[in-house]
Amino acid sequence: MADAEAGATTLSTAAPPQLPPSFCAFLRDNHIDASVYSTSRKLPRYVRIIRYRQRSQEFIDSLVQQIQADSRCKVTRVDSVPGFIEIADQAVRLSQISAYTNGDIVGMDVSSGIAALALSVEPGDNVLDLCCAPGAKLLLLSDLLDNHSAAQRGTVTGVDISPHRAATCRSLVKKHAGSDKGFIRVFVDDGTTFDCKAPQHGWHDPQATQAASISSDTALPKSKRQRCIVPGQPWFAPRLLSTVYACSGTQLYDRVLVDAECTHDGSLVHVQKYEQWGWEQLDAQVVDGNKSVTVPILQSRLLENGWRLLKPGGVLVYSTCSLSRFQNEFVLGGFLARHTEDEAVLEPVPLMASNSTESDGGSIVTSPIWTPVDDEEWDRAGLSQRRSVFSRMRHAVRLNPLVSNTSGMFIARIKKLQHGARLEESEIVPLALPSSIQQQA
Ligand SMILES: C[S@@+](CC[C@H](N)C(=O)[O-])C[C@H]1O[C@@H](n2cnc3c(N)ncnc32)[C@H](O)[C@@H]1O
Repeated sequence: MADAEAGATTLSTAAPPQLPPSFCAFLRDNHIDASVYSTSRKLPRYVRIIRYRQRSQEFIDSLVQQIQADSRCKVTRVDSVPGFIEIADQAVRLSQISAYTNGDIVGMDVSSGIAALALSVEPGDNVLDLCCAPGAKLLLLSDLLDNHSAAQRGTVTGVDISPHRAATCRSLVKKHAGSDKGFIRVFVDDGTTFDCKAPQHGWHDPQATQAASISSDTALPKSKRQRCIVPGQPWFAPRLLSTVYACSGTQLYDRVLVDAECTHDGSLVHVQKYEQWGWEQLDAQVVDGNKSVTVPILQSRLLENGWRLLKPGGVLVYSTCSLSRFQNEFVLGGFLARHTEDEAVLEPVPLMASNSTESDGGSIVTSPIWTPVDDEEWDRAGLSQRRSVFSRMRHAVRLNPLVSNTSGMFIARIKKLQHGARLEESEIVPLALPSSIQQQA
């Protein structure tokens, strides 16, 4: 692993005064432009139309008018990202909008929408969402399959390690997914080791049903048994049942989303909330526990396991809502260093046209990935031998709030050409970690 020094020369350290010193130090270590936090209050609020593809133009036009009337500010559709609406004033509460209370829209930043839509899910796909909770992207992915007959629909499998967050995801699915939710399942499990394959013949395949009835017959406590498969309902597999379901699928997934656990520093509105919640809680999320090191390692393992569960010819999207190069380019770089061009190739992120750096009037403006600016920086970062890996990354995009007018996000779309060799856990590491923090580790 290289010893990457932050190339502080190009970095703005003009953090808004309210940010605590520990967080500013994290920003410096992670090479994040602190001035981004001065934009947080200017960002709009975005919402997504539930089951957008099934809605008529008339319905959508009247929805926009209704949201405008309820929010009393400018409301527009996001032309380049289907199903998304921009509400100019971020302070608008969703609870004051009838379309939200009626269940026609959900709150979702357009950057998250771009990440989920980057999978290009098609009817019939078996989709895996390896860090699924609280479920905004899983719900969107489910919507993409929902207007097809059960035989053609495909399936969505969500996994999250946090039981209470997975339960929130399940509630979201129950509330908003269409009438037949039986093609969606949510596991409480560790995404770095999760091993349940997709069902062979759609959701109600005999093997899967048999596995479910086995789990009903076991001597599990009643509370656990009640959570077994109910036709037409989302599956919910607490950790105890995951091993039972493990035998229920036989094939690899067509699409895998690794919206990895991260330090959420790119979610500016979220960071801003700590002003009320207390900055010490932000430390717990971002700084404590040596997260600058542990999180990129976790992300590398999630990415690797998602890749293992993807079929050749399939597509994986790796995304984070962090702006740290250690959680983005260096995790992706470590992955590309382990997988040759014969196995893994990055593709352009859909909806982002030519990774535009200037708005053409309706599209979201993206920023290029981080790369060393000159020979000196390549050397200082210890990455001179890795130039080819960085050149393979050029289709990945950053959404930098300073120019995208969205929350911060990193998105890479990777096509799997073939399986590679099996890897030891010790090999699954990012390209580099913050050197100062490495010394403390
Ligand atoms: C960025 S959030 C995912 C957001 C989600 N994709 C959405 O759109 O609502 C990351 C999630 O990863 C989960 N997580 C953390 N470590 C994990 C692990 N080892 N396996 C699976 N999930 C994990 C966290 O509980 C958290 O819910």
